[in-house]
Parts: sequence; structure tokens; C-alpha cells
Amino acid sequence: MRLRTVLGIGIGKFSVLVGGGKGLLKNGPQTCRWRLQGRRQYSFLPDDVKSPRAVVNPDISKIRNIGIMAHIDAGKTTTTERMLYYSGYTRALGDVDDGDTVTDFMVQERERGITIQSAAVTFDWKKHRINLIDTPGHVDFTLEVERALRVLDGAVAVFDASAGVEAQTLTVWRQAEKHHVPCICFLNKMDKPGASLHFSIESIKKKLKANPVLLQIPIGSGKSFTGLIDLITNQQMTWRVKSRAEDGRVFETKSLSQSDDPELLQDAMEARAALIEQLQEAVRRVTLARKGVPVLCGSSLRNKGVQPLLDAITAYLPAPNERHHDLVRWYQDDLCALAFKVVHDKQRGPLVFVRIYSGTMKPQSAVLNINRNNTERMSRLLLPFADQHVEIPSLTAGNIALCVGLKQTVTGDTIVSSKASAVAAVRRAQKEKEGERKRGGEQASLVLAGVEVPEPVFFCSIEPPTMSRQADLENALTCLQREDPSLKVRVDSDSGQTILCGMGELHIEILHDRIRREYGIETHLGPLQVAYRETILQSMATTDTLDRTVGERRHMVTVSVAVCPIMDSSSSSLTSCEITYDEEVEEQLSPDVRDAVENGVNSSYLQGPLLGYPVQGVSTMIQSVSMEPGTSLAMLSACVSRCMLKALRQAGGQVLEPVMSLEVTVGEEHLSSVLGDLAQRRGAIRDIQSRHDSKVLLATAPLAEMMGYSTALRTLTSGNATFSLQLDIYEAMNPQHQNALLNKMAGLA
Ligand SMILES: Nc1nc2c(ncn2[C@@H]2O[C@H](COP(=O)(O)OP(=O)(O)OP(=O)(O)O)[C@@H](O)[C@H]2O)c(=O)[nH]1
Repeated sequence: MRLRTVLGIGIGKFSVLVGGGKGLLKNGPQTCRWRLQGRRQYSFLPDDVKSPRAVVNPDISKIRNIGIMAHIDAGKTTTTERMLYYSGYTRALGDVDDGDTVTDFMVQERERGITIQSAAVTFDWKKHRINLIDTPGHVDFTLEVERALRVLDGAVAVFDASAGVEAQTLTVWRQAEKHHVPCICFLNKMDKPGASLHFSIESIKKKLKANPVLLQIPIGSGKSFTGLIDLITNQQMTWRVKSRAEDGRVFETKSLSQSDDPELLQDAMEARAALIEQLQEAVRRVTLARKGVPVLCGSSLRNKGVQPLLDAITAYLPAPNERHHDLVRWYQDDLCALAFKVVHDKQRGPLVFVRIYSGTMKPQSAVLNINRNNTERMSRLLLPFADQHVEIPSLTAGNIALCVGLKQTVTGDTIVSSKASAVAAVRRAQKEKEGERKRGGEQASLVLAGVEVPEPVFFCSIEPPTMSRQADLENALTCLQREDPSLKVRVDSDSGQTILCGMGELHIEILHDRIRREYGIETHLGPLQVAYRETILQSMATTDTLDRTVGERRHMVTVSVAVCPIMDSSSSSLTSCEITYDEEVEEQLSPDVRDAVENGVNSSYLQGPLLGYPVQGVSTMIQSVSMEPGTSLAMLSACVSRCMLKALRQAGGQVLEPVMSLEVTVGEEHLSSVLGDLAQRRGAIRDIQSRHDSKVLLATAPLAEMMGYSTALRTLTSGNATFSLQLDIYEAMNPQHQNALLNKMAGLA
């Protein structure tokens, strides 16, 4: 039978009948049984399924804003589902493979069994409020993880214990490091035959360069994995689950040592309690300082180890007031919040997720968006519970909320209560930072750092079914862009076509699907193309003169520019272009003329001379500008642009192509065919590692050669391989491949 996850709406009571050593827990269609065997039984599931309205609103020290992050398929969603179940917020265990989980509520997520957008849920666990964000593992949705980490205080990194650290684990770990987010590691899938505690711990040390603090060891392995020993409390926990149908709510704990002398036992217990407290405090300090990461194990799918993980979240991860957010302290008790995600709701319009850093948020109030310098009215305030939201009267610092009514706010914006409170915060900041105020930094210093948006590597044209739907398509794309800053949309100046730029094949495919389902527009996508870049190989100086008479007016201008390459091939981030001036020229030019010159240079950077791709890694020096009186600024810009094109052409154009790093996990028997295929894709093998009976192949390959790789790999290995692909670097193409590309683009090949 397919179980459905129902939230706490109109729910009847569980009835618990205990008799003759047997328990029976009834819950509508589900019935769970357990047997009492004279040992203590723990069940944290309350009698009722709780409504998200019932979430406790504790002191800030008892709030945990955490994210769940991992490589794709490590089990984040399954773990989150168990957390909601054991904390009493769902009445059935959602299953990603059945497509009925709470947090993967998008149709595409349920169909594909993957997380695409990070979902937020709020629940409580032992008097703590946990605001949890389940983030996607697929590399195409990395920005979702980054956005979530920006506003979290702690994270749980979930591992497949048979695979240890995988490619995307490394990426998300680095993101957590960047935002100084303390982490706990959860070694999931301990029930898999290849699961290994030792292997996983070693890979955490070696690949993440982290210091694992092992808090539990598993009892049994693979199919015989039954529970854990808690190394701090010295207790063993075993889950009496024989089949998948049993839900693991019940597990037993027994003390490892017993004594007959009650007095001695009492003394020992007290001493032990003091020791444990000290130890726990030490583990906590180490975790918060990111000097070590607590490691726990379990199997979410088999319902083992999730309750101790929840305990560890409350014990070791920081409360919001234990994290140092430098920029917000100037607001003191005034409202300061960061918008970290926007979703579009058909009925309610844009819903903005915010993290409140200070002060209190209330519905029916006006707030100031510092980034946009405008005042907006928030109509309602909601508590997120996946796609179900609960209206609340107010929310205090340290929490995550959903705002209705903010129409202009986008991801990365800072929201405060009023202009007056922003000015007061500036004053406080200035007082504190007296003497070291940065140039023009007043406003900027109050804006919380936004989120870095990665460069899209793929693009394709998108067309509505008929021109009459063009406006609808534009509206859909505007909404989708507000939700997803990694989607870029532009209009091709030559063809007039609308172009989508995204992070990968899956990203574009999902967007296409969402436009169809959510906005009812059947669009046509052009072939997926690689986002190349252009640069130059050598320095070049050129002069150009424009002499044109328009009507009565003669426009005459002569400019000289020098371009030179400034390529930094050591990083994947694109080296932006620069504009500099000869000293004497700089002094002569008025601000208007400078703007016109820079417009001309920048427009030439947008479309390179070879194939019309954006130019990067070029520094331009303006050597001279001489204009006859009466020449317009538009003509000046046009002349600069033309001169730049000439200079870039003469400097020898070079195409840069995105090169991806690739990790393929494949059974030994298919290794040679995967290697052979990669050689044909201009792949370069960096390393081949052994992992149990599989091989892990680390390689780089140009993105242009990796189109449709998932289908090719599935065919080559009969579906027995997984891979992940992410941008490594933009690299100069060799002359042979560049010529082939130029011919192809010119329609000659
Ligand atoms: N054997 C085993 N399988 C598990 C366990 N936890 C999850 N799985 C399975 O692993 C697959 C992926 O689980 P998910 O919970 O969707 O993983 P995820 O990390 O949320 O995946 P993405 O969000 O798509 O990155 C599903 O088929 C689960 O049933 C576990 O403890 N043991």
C-alpha cells in the first residue's frame, strides 16, 4: 500500500492499548505493534500528530536553524522525513521512492525522487525548536545550498556510509566552511552491505581535512546493523525492527554495567553525570569552533539512529545567539532580516523566506528594503512547513519566517523596520568604527552580504508556442528568475530570441517542465549550447576616427586604446575586464565623457570579435580621446566600441571553454568502457580510486563533450554507474579544436 504523508490537519487521536506484554498503536490505516521484554522502551512519538501551529516558541538559546546537506542520494530527504515523524509532525513515514515525502513537494521532485529546491520545515524536539532546511544534492542546484547556508547556524552533513565523502559532499562542505557553519556528520545507510565506519571516517579526515569526533559506533554491519553504542553515555541502543513495515519508533536502552550496592551505584551515577556533562560541553565547544565534527551513524531508511541525531543537533549545534553576525549587531533590538529565497504562489504572489537576525517581525507592517531603498508592506507572516504554511502573529530574532506581500524583495536583500532604524544603526556603526570608515561605505556596511551566484555554463533559446504567449512567457521567466538567481535570461540582440542560461542540463530541463506545468505554456527549447568566453592572446594598441554628419551636425572624434590580456587560468571564476586611463587623459575627461567612453568599452566586452561570446580577462587603457565641438556622447561611445573591436581582432582572439571536473563511480567490469568513452570526449583522467568493489574515476572533460552524458553512461554500464559534474575552469581551446568550433558555428562543418 502506498502511504501518504498527511500533515496535522483534522487528525484523530492515536489509541494505545497495552496488555499482556504487547502494545498496539493504532493510527487510521496504520497499525504498529511492539513487544515489551522487561527492558525500558523509549518512544518519542506523542499520542497526537502535532500541528505546525503547536511548535514551541522557546527562548533563543533553544532554537536551532540547521540545514541538511550532502551528495545526491545520501539520504537527506529520508532523514528529514524520519525527523518529522519521530518529533510527531507526520503520521506516516514518507518515502522518496514512493514520492510521498513532506519536503520534496514539487511534482518534479516527487517524480524524479530528487530534491530540487530547499524546503523549510519547523518542528520541535525536546523543548527545542528546530528550523530545518533540506537542501538539494545535485550539483545543478548548488546555489540553493549556498542560499540556505548563508542563513543557517549549523548543518548536518549526511553521508552514504558505503561511499564516504563524494564529489558534492566536498562542495557543500567548502560552502559550509565559507560561511563558518558548524557541522555534525551523520553516516547514513549503515545497513548497506558495503557500509564502513572506518572507511567513512578516513575519508572525512583525508578529503574534508576535518577532525572527526566519533560519538557512536554501530552494532553489527550491513543487514545485521541493529543499533548503536553511544560512546559518551556508554549505552547501547538497538532498534527492534525486523522488516521495513515496522517503523522504528520503539527502541531499547540498557546500561552496560550494573551494581548491587545502591549507594555505590548512586555515587557512580553522579560522578558519571558530571563527567558526561563536561564531555558534552567539550564536544560542543570543539564543534562550534569548527575544530572537530561529531560523527554519528544510522540508517534512516531502516529507521535507526535518527532520534540520537536529533539529540545531537540540540546538544552540539549552536543557537542563533551563539553565532557572531557582525553586521547586524548595530541594529540592537530593531528588526534586521535577510531574504534568502523567493517562491511564487499562485494565490498569494511572491513568498519571501527571511531569516530574522534581530528584532521582531509582525504582519500588517511596513518594512524598509535597504538594497532597493524602498518601503514595502508585509501583509501576512507565516511559519514554513514545507508547502503548508501556518499564519503567525509575530516572530522574534533567530527564526526563519515567510513573508507575504513583499513584491520587490529578491534573494539577498536586507530588510529592516524603517529608515530611522537604519540611520540609527549607521550611527552606531560609525561610532564604533570611528576613523576606519571605508569610502562610501555607510549604506553598504548595513547590507548583509548576499549570495554569490555561480556563472551559468549552458544556454539555449526558448520560444512560446505563438507570439500571443510571449508576454506570458516573459512573466513566467521573471517569476522564475526571482526564485532562482542561477537562471539568467537575456534577449539575443541579433536574432531577438529569448535565451535561457542555466547551470546544467537538468537545471534547464526542470525549468522547461515548470514553465509547462506551473504557467501552462508549452515552450520550444533550442539546442543546448555551451557558454564559451573569449579573450585575447597579446597586447595591441589601435586608433580609430569617426567622422559623420547627421543632418546639419558634424560629429568627429578620434580615440586610441590599448588592450592587453590579464588571464588568471588558475581559477574557474571568470577574470573580469578592466578599464584604465592614461593619467593625463583621465584629468582632461569630464564625468559625462568618461561614462560615454566606458559604455563603449563595456559594450565591446559583451560580444567578443570571434563568436560573439562575452569577453573576459582583458584590460583596456584609454590612451587618448579628442572630440570636435558638437560631437554627441552617443557618437563617442560608438567610436570607442568600433576602436575596441578593431583592437580585440588584431590582438588575436582566443575561445575559452568551460572544462568540468567529473567523478564517476562504476563497477570494475565497466571501467574500461567508461575510460574508452571518456578518451573520445577529450577527457583527462586525474585519478582512479578503489572503493569496495567499485572504482571511482576522477577526470576533467570539456563541457561541450559532456552533453547527454547521463544517457551514454547508463547505456555503457547498464545503469550501474553514477556521476557528478561541476565547473572546474575556463580553459583556452587548442587551435585545432577552436578552428573546428569556428567552422561549426559558421555552418562549414
Ligand atoms: N539502504 C539505504 N538506503 C537509503 C537510506 N536512506 C535513504 N536511502 C535511499 O537512498 C535514496 C536517496 O534517498 P533520499 O532521501 O532521496 O536522498 P537525498 O540525499 O535527499 O537525495 P537528493 O535530495 O536528490 O540529493 C532513496 O532510494 C532512499 O530510499 C538508508 O539508510 N539505507
